[in-house]
Amino acid sequence: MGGADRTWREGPVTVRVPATSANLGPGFDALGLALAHYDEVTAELSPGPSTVSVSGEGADSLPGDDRHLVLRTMHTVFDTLGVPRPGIALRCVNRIPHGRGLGSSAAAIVAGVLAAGALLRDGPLVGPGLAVARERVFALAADIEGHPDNVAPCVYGGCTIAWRGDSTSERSGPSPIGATDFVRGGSEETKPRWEAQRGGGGWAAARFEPFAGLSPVLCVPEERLATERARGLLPERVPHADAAFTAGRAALLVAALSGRPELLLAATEDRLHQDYRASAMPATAALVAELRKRGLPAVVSGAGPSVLVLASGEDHSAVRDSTAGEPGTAWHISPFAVDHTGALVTSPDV
Ligand SMILES: Nc1ncnc2c1ncn2[C@@H]1O[C@H](COP(=O)(O)OP(=O)(O)OP(=O)(O)O)[C@@H](O)[C@H]1O
Ligand SMILES: N[C@@H](CCO)C(=O)O
Repeated sequence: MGGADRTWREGPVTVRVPATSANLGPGFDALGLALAHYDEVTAELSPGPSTVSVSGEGADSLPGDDRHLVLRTMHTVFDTLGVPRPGIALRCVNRIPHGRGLGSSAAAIVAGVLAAGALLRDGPLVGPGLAVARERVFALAADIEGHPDNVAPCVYGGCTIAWRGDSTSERSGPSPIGATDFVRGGSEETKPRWEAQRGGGGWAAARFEPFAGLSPVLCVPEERLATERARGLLPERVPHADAAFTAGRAALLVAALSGRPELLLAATEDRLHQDYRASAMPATAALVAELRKRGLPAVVSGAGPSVLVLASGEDHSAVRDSTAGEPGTAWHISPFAVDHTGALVTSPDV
C-alpha cells in the first residue's frame, strides 16, 4: 500500500464512536456491547505542527500534543499505510468517561483510525462515499488496543463476540479489500441477525442483535481504575473447574442476549476476572453482589469500576431502589440505549 498516489480530502472530517461495555461477566476479552453514548472527533489537515483541542471528559488532563491517544493512533495508521504524517488540527468532544470501564480508550483508538482513514480520499479504510471498511478498521484498532472486546462493538455496534485465531485456524495479514467490505450506516431492517467478520492479523468478530427489550443501566463511580492495573491483578492460571464453569456461562449469555432474558442472571456469572479484581474496587464488588441478590443481572463493566446491569422490564426501578440510588451516594446511575450502528464518519455529508 504505497502512499505516493494518495490524495488528501479537503476540509474537516468528523467521526462518531460509541461507548462500549466489555466482558459482560463471563465473556472476558471476548463479549462486548455498544452503548448509545458517543465521542466525536473532527480532524483536518493543517499547515505546521499538529494541534489537539479537547472539550468535555479529559479537557484538563489529556496531553495536547502527539502523546494524545487519538493523534497517536492517526500517526500509527499513516505509518502503516506508508503515507507521510501531515499536520493535523484535531478537535475532540469527549462524553465517554475515562478509566470507568466504558471503553474510552477503544473509542479514542477507533476514532483515530477512522479519522485518519477519512482524511485520505478513497483510501483502504474509508472508501468512496465515506463508507467504512469495518473489518480493516477493527483489525487495526484491535492491534493498537491489544484486546478486541471493546473495539469490536465500537466498530460494529450491537453485541459482539471477538477473538484472535491462531495461525492454523485463521488467515493472517490484512484481508483483501473489495466493495463488500465497505459499510455506511445500515438500517435495522437490512441488517442480518448474525454477521461474521474477519479482520486482518487474525482478529475476528461475530456481531449479533441483542433482544429488543434490553435496556442497559450503568452505575458509574467517581473514581477511576486503569485497565492496565486491573489486568495486572489477574492470575496466569485458573482452576480448570472455573474455566469450564465460565465457558458454559459465556455460551449461555449469548443465548440469553439473543432473546432469553430470563436466563440473564445465571448467564452473567463469572469466575475468571471479577473476584481477582475485587480488592481494587471493593465498592463495585459489593454493589454487584447486592444487585445480584436482588435478582438483577449485574456485572463489572469492562475492567471496572462501573457496574453494568443488563436490564429489561422493571429492572431500572430496582437499580434505583438499591444502595446505588440512595441520596448522597457516589454512584451515577445512567440508563443507556444500545447502539446498533457502530462507528461512523458523520461529516462531510455525502
Ligand atoms: N478520548 C480520549 N482521548 C485521549 N485519550 C483517551 C481518550 N479516552 C481514553 N483515553 C486514554 O485512555 C485512558 C483510559 O483507558 P483505560 O483502558 O484505562 O480505561 P477505559 O478504556 O475507559 O475502560 P475499559 O477499558 O475498562 O472499558 C485515559 O486515561 C486516557 O489516557
Ligand atoms: N477485557 C478487558 C476489558 C477492559 O478493556 C479487561 O477486562 O481487561
